[in-house]
Amino acid sequence: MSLTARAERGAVHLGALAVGAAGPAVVIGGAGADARWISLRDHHGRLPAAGAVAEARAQWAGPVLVEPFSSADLPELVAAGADGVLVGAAWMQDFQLVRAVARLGLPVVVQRGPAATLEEWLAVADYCVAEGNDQVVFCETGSRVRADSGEAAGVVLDLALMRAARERSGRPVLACLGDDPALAAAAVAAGADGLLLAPHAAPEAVAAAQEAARIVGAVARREDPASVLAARGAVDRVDAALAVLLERRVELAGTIQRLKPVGGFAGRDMDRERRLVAEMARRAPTLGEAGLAPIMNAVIEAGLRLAEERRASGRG
Ligand SMILES: O=C(O)C(=O)C[C@]1(C(=O)O)C=C[C@@H](O)C=C1
Repeated sequence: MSLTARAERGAVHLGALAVGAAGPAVVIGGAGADARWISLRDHHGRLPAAGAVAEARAQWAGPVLVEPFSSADLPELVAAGADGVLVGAAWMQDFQLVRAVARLGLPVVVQRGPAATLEEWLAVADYCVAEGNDQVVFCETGSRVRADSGEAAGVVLDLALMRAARERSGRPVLACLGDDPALAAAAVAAGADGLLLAPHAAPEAVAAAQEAARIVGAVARREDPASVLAARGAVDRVDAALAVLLERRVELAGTIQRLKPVGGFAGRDMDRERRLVAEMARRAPTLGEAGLAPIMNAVIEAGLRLAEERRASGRG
């Protein structure tokens, strides 16, 4: 199976933010994210929906998602200018709520209940479609697991299930990471179209999730941009991944120079360089050996120059 999953239904738009299809992986969470969200459930219904959205709007012009506490919150959401509604994991099988949410006409993000099967999860989208709303995103929130003793041992994100939801439905999928971005790279590699962090995730957590999405997404997601701006964004993500790899490569090449009997330009091995270019051409057939040779020559020479400078200054 290809690393780049196929999206059939296209992106779902949260305001101006496209989630899924051939776009980049997005991050939804706290300050610094591509979109923000408010959980009225966290406030047990004591936070009025309109006021909460207005407060978010006052600080942030981008997309705002809202998780209602109950259907009583729904009428206010459209008027208050929410860009999407999140059906929380605990509410996933409240079909009256799901249908009422779908009728708002806003995009619906459906979290998987901790015990819900793939079929049950996918069925929620059918309820939305039956109400005339096809703008559905699935969000994997994890399954509750128990230790051998039977005690609750925590929640485990099921990335295989998330991937299956994407492939079966053709709809965008998110991975819910809470406060901890540690699984951001794994989720994007598994096909997540976006990462949902806690509404008040620390800016460092948001930045770490965005960096992981950018670097892993550059390799795992094939983007299909339709404008110069979007294509430049995609190029920037690929360049970010290239920069990480170039930095790592230059360090490794420097290690080789220190370990070789004769390092630096004096110990250059043109046969090894030709072989590595030929090997790279298998993965970069469009460039081919002829296109890669000058690029790799520049990369290798930059590494050798750096190694010689470091040696001369006693730093390597
Ligand atoms: O493999 C080596 O012998 C190296 O010194 C590393 C390296 C490289 O950067 O890949 C650099 C110079 C050689 O001509 C060949 C390859």
